[in-house]
Amino acid sequence: MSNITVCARFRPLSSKERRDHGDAVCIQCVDSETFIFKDEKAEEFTFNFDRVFYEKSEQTDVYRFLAQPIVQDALNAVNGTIITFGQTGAGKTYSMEGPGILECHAVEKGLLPRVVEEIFECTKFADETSKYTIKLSMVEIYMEKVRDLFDLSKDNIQIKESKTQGIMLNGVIEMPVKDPPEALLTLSNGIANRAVGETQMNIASSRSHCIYIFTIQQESTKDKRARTGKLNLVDLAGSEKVEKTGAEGRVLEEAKTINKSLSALGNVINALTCGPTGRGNHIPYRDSKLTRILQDALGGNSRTALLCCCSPSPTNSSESLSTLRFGARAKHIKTSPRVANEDKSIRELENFTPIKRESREKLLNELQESLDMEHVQILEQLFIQNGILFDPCSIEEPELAYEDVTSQTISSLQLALEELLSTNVELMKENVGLKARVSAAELHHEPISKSSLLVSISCHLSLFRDWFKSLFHSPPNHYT
Ligand SMILES: Nc1ncnc2c1ncn2[C@@H]1O[C@H](COP(=O)(O)OP(=O)(O)OP(=O)(O)O)[C@@H](O)[C@H]1O
Repeated sequence: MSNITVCARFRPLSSKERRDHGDAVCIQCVDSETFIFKDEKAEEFTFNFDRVFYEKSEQTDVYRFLAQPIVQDALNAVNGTIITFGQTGAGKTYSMEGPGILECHAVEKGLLPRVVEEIFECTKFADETSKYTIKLSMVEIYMEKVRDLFDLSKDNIQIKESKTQGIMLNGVIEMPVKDPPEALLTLSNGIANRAVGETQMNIASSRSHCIYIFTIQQESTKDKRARTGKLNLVDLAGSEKVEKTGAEGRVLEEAKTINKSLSALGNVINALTCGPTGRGNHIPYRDSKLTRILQDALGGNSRTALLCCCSPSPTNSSESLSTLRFGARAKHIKTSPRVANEDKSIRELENFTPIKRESREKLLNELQESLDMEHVQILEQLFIQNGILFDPCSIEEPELAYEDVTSQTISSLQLALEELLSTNVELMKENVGLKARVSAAELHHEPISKSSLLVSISCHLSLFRDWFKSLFHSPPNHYT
C-alpha cells in the first residue's frame, strides 16, 4: 500500500488579480513541502504536501517530481494516474498541456508533451528482447456522458469493469502512435474536439473533464508474453462557485453538472479516508462517471498523483482553500499498485473469482428467499419512479446493473440517514426549547396555552414529514 502523491501548485498572479489586489498573496512559503495560507478573515492554516510548487517553479520541476516516476512505472506495466484539480483559471490546463501542445517554448511544455517524449525515449533504448506498442485514447466527460474525442459519434461510451484489467471504456478508439510528432498531432486533434465555454473567470474555460489514456504494451520477443501499463492523465473541469462564473442557461447547467461530479469525487475521497475500513465501507464510485472512471486510480491498482492548482491571490482565497483542503484529504488515500502481469492476473482470477461468484450467488439466493416477489416488484417500481433504477431494457449486463443499483441505493440511503440525523438534531434542540418553556411557565405559575404547544408539535411533525417526503422525491440520478 502506498499513499497517493499530492502536490500544490500556485501560478503567478494574473493581471486582473494585480489590478484588484496589487502584489498581495494569500500564501507564505515555509519550505518546499509546507506553506501558510491566510484566508479572507486573516485566519492562518498550515498545509503540508509532498511538494509545493510556487510561482517561480518550472514545468520541468513539476514533471520530474510528480509525473516522471509514474511514467517509468507505466513502462514497467504498473498503471498510473496523474490528475490536475482546482478552480477555473488556476493553471490545470497550463500544467497539463502547456501553452500549446504542438508549439511552445521548451521550458513551458506541460506534462503531456513531456510524458510523450519520455515514453518514446525509453522505448527507443529498451533492450532488444522487448517490443513496445503505444496507443492513445482521449475521452471527455461532458454533462455526465463519456465522449470519445477521436470519434465524436461515440458520445455515450459505457464504463465496464473487467476482473483482469479493471475499469475499461467500452469501444473507445485506441490510436496506435509510433513517434512523438504523431502522438502530439493525435493529442492536438483530440484537444480541438473538447467542449470549451467562456466564463467570467477564464475565457477558454474547459467545461468538461478530459482524460488522456496511454496504453503501453510491452511484448517479450523471447517468450511472446505481453504486459500492459495504462497511464491516465486527467485534466478536471474547474471547480468554482457558480455565482462567480456569471454562468447562465446552458453554461449554468454545465457548471452544476461539473460541481456535482466534483462533489461525488469529494465523497469518494471522504469515504476512502474517513469511513470504517473493510467490507462495510461503501465507496460511492458509481455516483458519477468521473468517480467510476477514476475508481482504479483512487482505490485500486494504480500509482496516483494529484496536482492541486491554485491562484495565490486573496481574490480567490476561498476557492484555493477548498482546493487545498481537498488535496490534504486525498493525501491519506492508499492504493496498491502492482505489475499488471497477464499470467499472474489469470492465476489470480482462477483463485479468487469462484469464491466471489459463489458468495454473490449465495447473497442473491438469500435475498430472494427472504423477500416476497410482490415486495421485490414494489421496490423495483419505487426505484424506477425515483430514478434510482434505470430502464432494464437499456442494460447490457444485468450483473453490472445490479451492482450499480445496489451502490446508488446505498448512497441514497446514506444521504437519507444524514438528513434524518440532522432533523433529529433540530428536533432535539426544539425539544430542549419546549422543556425550558414548560419549566419557565411552571415557575411563574403561567398556564401554557394549548395552541402554542400544538404549533410546536405540528412544527415537529412537518419537519419529520418533509424529511420523509424528501426520501422518495430526491432528484433522479440519471445513469445510463
Ligand atoms: N504556472 C503558470 N505560469 C504561467 N502562466 C500560468 C501558469 N498557470 C496558469 N497560467 C496562465 O493562467 C491562465 C489560466 O490557466 P489555465 O487555462 O491552465 O487554467 P485552468 O485551471 O485549466 O482553467 P479551466 O478550468 O477554466 O480550464 C492561462 O492564461 C495560463 O497561461
